[in-house]
Amino acid sequence: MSKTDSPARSARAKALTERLGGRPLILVGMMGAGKTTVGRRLAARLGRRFLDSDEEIEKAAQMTIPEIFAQRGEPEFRAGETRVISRLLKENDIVLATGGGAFVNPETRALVKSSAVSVWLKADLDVLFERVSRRSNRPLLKTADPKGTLEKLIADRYPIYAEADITVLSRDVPQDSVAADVISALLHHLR
Ligand SMILES: Nc1ncnc2c1ncn2[C@@H]1O[C@H](COP(=O)(O)OP(=O)(O)OP(=O)(O)O)[C@@H](O)[C@H]1O
Ligand SMILES: O=C(O)C1=C[C@@H](O)[C@@H](O)[C@H](O)C1
Ligand SMILES: [Mg+2]
Repeated sequence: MSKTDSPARSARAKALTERLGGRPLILVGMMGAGKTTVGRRLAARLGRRFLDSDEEIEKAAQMTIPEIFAQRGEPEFRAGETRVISRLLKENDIVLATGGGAFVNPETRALVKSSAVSVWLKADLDVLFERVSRRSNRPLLKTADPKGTLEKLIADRYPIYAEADITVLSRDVPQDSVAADVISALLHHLR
């Protein structure tokens, strides 16, 4: 039996499911932190449905995020993001990965705080930069100095992400191991 499906592990998932009582689990943090990839693994471990606000926005708008930014502008993207997240937060038993700017919006943050349990996936600049450099689908980083832009976003946003219920480090270890860290931290938080 693999480490992932050990009985002890599933007992932990079951205990967490009971303590959450259906409340949505929300992952917040910077682009590249692993919200989407770790979120999927977390949902699989907990037997929950996985949703991603970026994907839901793209579905609703029938456009990619870079297209929304280019054709409609960031304010309209943010308004759509708040609408989509408030709709998704009505669902029970979900793991929701949010876009990097979602929790920074005061309206979205208030909604998350009132109806979900939030997890900040925290990573440092070098880890984030290496990860986001693999793809060019982040409109906010299309600047002359993307690393400097990322650094500034980190400085502005980290105090806000710190308002999440718990913080888990997203290191360069297997994503499943980060998902296990999230479960441990949540069990401790909801003990
Ligand atoms: N623990 C990890 N170790 C190595 N690579 C990772 C890890 N977690 C995520 N990654 C990689 O980092 C990249 C970004 O991850 P992901 O798309 O999940 O981030 P995100 O937080 O959802 O970002 P965004 O806010 O832009 O949607 C992906 O290529 C993913 O495979
Ligand atoms: O950090 C951000 O503001 C963003 C992160 C992505 O997930 C997308 O939501 C979009 O590219 C904006
Ligand atoms: Mg994502």
